[in-house]
Amino acid sequence: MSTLPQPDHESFELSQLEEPTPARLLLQGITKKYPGVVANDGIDLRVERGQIHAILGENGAGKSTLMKIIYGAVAPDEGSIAFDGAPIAIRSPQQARQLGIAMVFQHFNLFDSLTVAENIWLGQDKSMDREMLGVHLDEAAAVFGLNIEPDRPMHTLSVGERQKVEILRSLVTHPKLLILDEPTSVLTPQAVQSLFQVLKRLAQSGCSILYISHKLHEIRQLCDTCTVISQGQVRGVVNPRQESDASLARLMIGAEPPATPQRHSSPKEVALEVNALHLPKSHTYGMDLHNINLHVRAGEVVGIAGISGNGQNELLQALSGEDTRAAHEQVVLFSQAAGKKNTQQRRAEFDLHFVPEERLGRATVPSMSLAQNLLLTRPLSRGPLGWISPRQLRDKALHLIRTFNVKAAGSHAAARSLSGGNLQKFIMGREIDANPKVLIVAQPTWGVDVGAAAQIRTHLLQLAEKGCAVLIVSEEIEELFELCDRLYVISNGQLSPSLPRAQASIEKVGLWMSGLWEQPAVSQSQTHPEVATMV
Ligand SMILES: Nc1ncnc2c1ncn2[C@@H]1O[C@H](COP(=O)(O)OP(=O)(O)OP(=O)(O)O)[C@@H](O)[C@H]1O
Repeated sequence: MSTLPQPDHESFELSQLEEPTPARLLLQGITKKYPGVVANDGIDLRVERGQIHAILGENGAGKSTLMKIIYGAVAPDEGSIAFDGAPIAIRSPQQARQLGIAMVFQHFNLFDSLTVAENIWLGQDKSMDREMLGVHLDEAAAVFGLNIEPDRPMHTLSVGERQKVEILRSLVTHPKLLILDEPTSVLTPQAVQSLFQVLKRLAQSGCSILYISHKLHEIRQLCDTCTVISQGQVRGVVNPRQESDASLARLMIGAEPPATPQRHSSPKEVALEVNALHLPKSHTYGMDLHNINLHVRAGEVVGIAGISGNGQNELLQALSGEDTRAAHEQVVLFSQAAGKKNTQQRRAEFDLHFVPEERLGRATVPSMSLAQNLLLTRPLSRGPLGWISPRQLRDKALHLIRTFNVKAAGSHAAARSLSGGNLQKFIMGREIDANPKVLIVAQPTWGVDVGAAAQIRTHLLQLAEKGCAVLIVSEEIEELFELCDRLYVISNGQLSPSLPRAQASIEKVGLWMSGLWEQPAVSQSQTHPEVATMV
């Protein structure tokens, strides 16, 4: 017997009869409870044909859960769904796809060992053969302006490129309802604009779009209706173009996000230095690094801007110690050669902490609890026989949950049970709380709501005030501008000269992202050009 609630045919039929054109999607009273949390609490939602409808809400508000219910990946405890006027219980993603519903998930669902084309084919109705898929793929790639080789193995792709594969996978199905759960979190501004053009064209052809994002300017640019959710309940349905950031934030988090504090930078000794680093790519689709020179001083926040896939992964691996192929003196930490030291040694000897861009699988073990996930990077003290105290782990996890406002059932909650933004807050909290001397972060505010993003930025600036050297790799230029004292730009495996924030503009950084920077004049301040400004 089905455990799903049965749709209430009578009330749906009555309400639909009154409508000349039924809604594409109508949800009534959707409720989903997990142990200790009501993720959706009686949600009503109406999406018209050809409408681009935003879903906005704080981290853990219940947005992804609701989308998974529509896609048949999660069964609701209560409530009913009507699609194109017909009441229906969507019991599986396969059934959803047959109805014409496609979904781009926040956490990628891709197989690392398969190619791009194989991954896309796996998600399709098997009546579409590989050849047809190739044609659709080329079509969609051309429309979207994606140039990802279909034969590339997934593990060679950056997160930005993976995001594009997820989007492409949905577009090839020509859906009637397309659900996008934070699709632009790791796309460049240019890729976002191409995506928006595609989405607007799709909507004009009658496809309805449900669009989840924390980026208010994107919602305003793309959507004319926005349902705001908080703590599993609908707080309002508004036209986002008629709302200010402050009024949307008030609906969503009950307050306006704090402004990022002003900081007076007082950089000290060089903490991290990379000298003439050349590294050949480690796999066919990687990027060779050419003559990379960079440095970050204690107390400084330095950013690396660039379109993903231009060598960021390779550079981050060489800096964090995941890749130890560099010569010893090519990576220097506090004046000591460290290129051959691995991640653990760099953490233990130099207090270097690293937040990679993949939250699940690399920054955390999805099946392990939050408390256990602390052990990945935090050397919590052990007893005389080497035992780790579960109480100490639990207390530390609870401390992070409280300090960083992580919405989780407790320290025992598995990492994969957290909403995307809450997991990001936990990971950032784990590394910031370690009080590192060097912190290297990829995409620090990926998927977090406006309030949490402001909180994370404030913590990063406070760390720098305490003397930490902070290096941020991000595709979000605005974020880099807000946080950083200096910027580098990475393009095609090469790093630009250092650019003080005061001399940076969006246009200049955009130009540099294509590799078009002027070569600096050779001078005594060649490796540390800002020294001249400091003295
Ligand atoms: N499989 C699960 N097991 C236990 N709890 C879960 C599970 N999935 C979601 N939750 C909980 O349900 C709540 C809503 O999560 P959901 O992922 O829907 O939030 P969200 O609004 O999408 O957040 P974010 O903006 O961070 O992605 C959270 O408290 C989350 O921890």
